[in-house]
Amino acid sequence: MSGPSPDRPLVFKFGGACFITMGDYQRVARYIADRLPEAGRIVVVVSAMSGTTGNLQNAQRDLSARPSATLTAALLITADTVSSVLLATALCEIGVNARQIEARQEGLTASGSPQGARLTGIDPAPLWAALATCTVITMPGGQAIDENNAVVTLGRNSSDLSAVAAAVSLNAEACEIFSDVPGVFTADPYLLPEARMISDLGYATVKQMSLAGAKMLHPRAVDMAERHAVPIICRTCPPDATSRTVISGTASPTAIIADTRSAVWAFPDHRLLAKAVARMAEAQLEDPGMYGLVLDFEGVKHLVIPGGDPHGAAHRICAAASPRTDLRLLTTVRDAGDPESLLVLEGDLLVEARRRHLMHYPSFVQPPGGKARSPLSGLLTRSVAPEPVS
Ligand SMILES: Nc1ncnc2c1ncn2[C@@H]1O[C@H](COP(=O)(O)OP(=O)(O)O)[C@@H](O)[C@H]1O
Ligand SMILES: N[C@@H](CC(=O)OP(=O)(O)O)C(=O)O
Repeated sequence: MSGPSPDRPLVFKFGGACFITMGDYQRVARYIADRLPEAGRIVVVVSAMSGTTGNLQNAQRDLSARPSATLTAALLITADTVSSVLLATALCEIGVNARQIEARQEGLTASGSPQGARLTGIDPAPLWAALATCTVITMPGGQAIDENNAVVTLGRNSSDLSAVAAAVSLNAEACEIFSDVPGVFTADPYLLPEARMISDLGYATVKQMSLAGAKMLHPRAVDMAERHAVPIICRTCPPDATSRTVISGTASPTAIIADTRSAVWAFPDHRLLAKAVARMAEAQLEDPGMYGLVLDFEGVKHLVIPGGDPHGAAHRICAAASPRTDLRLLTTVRDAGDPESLLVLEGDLLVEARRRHLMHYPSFVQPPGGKARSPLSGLLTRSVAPEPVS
């Protein structure tokens, strides 16, 4: 291990999957404290507890089918902010000189839709100023300031983007992203337990995986990391953060992405499809997270939104088409060439994904356990009994 280098702080991001119970904030805090001697300074991007952002969004939709983007952003940012305050609290409690900062102190600027704004600038000065006063900064992920000085979100799951932006801003050696998987696998290990962990992976491949609906990394975060040659290190939530995938360079193993969340509409009328595609392109100017592709299924063209349509924008654009909730996107990201994407019936998705995975990776690997959601994810929307902390 090299000696402390205060000029190159470590940059960590803890995803929502790392925060299931209050004890997890203590575990993460202890891990951060243990790593502090490596650099003397750590910037930690923090996501909302698993499930919280979705719960807030559902609660708001109980009041309004189409809340404004401004109100949605104002609500959703609270979840990551709460989480970053809780982590700073846990750090201070064990004697770390930690400080929580808000979006206005992160140095990130953005424009476009307040619920999915485009990152336009990174100013390192505020982060360095904050680091001059403490050894660990916790900051809510997925937030920036727009031209009206309002706090906006960079879209769902965009904490990864904040983390890479912080790493770029501080000239960090790498951006370490912690979640509920030990690294990136050849398929989502919760869906295909036989998936294999990949130790080295190129930026282009992981970006194709994200664009095909694999949730583990935000595609714009991968883009930015590639442009600035910042390696992303994916590892599992503490305390077992030993194994990892390093994303850098160009290694491109085959991966299978079974997108259980994809949203699909059938467009038998080609003119309606052309209009919808044009409106998608316009919407993308405002919200870069709006991404869709056109695929055939049984001779009919379909518009597909990988990863689903959390804010309902594609539902509005496709209002004149027939939703196909029984179809899902299945993608093979390969060594060379474009990914191969097709639509399959939902009931066949896992069987077909497994068949394709087996063609590339014949042997069986031990499955991980089930995925967890925080019982505290309702903290902001309903009262919960305090949980004893171990
Ligand atoms: N190929 C893959 N390798 C690893 N994880 C994957 C893959 N595809 C999808 N995932 C999913 O990504 C999830 C982690 O991303 P995410 O849910 O955004 O976590 P976090 O909330 O910690 O950011 C895992 O729980 C897993 O289900
Ligand atoms: N509030 C964001 C936070 C985020 O990016 O979450 P995660 O890192 O857990 O995907 C969201 O869920 O949209």
